[in-house]
Amino acid sequence: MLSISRQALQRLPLYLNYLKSLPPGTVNISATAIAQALGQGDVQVRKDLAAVSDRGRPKVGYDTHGLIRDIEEFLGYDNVDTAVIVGAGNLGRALLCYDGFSTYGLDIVAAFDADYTRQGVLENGKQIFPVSRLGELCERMKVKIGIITVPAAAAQKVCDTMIEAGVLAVWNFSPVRLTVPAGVLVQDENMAVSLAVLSQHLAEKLRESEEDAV
Ligand SMILES: NC(=O)c1ccc[n+]([C@@H]2O[C@H](COP(=O)([O-])OP(=O)(O)OC[C@H]3O[C@@H](n4cnc5c(N)ncnc54)[C@H](O)[C@@H]3O)[C@@H](O)[C@H]2O)c1
Repeated sequence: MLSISRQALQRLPLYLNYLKSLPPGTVNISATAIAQALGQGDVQVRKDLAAVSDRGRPKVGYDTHGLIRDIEEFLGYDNVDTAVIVGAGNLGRALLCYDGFSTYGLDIVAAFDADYTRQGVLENGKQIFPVSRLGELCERMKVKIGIITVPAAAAQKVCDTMIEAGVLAVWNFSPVRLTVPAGVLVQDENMAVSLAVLSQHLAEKLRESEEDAV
């Protein structure tokens, strides 16, 4: 297997979604067909798939189910990673209540919050603990992924506590650039970035239609 770039890694879930949406009788699929369906470059898709699967056969393509398995294995969807959330407010609770993460091999085992009125057990059985127990429970449950959904001012301290307790990857929803030691990965999630692209597109289209009207 070849090494894979971050961009290629981000494209793999798109391929996987497409492959899973194919009719059940689709025994084989070519990289070209995937590229066309997703509006991607043929060469790029071919290279991405070759990095994660050696099932490609000339003129036949890939065995569809085998390719799905190889991509899932590469992405780690076949073994479950446990995670915790800190900040059980609007966003934290929404993530905690979302069942779909299990498809991606992510199990959010618990949440933590500083506000005692937010603590307790949700309808789906997930528990929200006092944040004072964050370090102890992360260590005990050997949690390696931490999800941060606290206000900006609290994010760095929460991150430090997670890392002290053994967390190696942080999914950060707060609008803060976190400082972490080498070996810890921070993945920032920012809806503002996507919104900026949407509103830029909208502004352009409106400008064009105004110019056409003149
Ligand atoms: N990434 C995105 O696109 C995106 C979208 C929406 C919100 N956000 C961010 O997510 C965060 C949460 O937003 P929200 O709307 O859910 O806010 P919220 O106020 O509803 O929830 C925040 C929760 O964090 C808790 N909290 C505060 N300090 C804490 C601490 N030190 N330890 C533990 N818990 C603590 C609060 O008690 C509260 O329950 C904010 O930083 C917000 O900017 C990001």
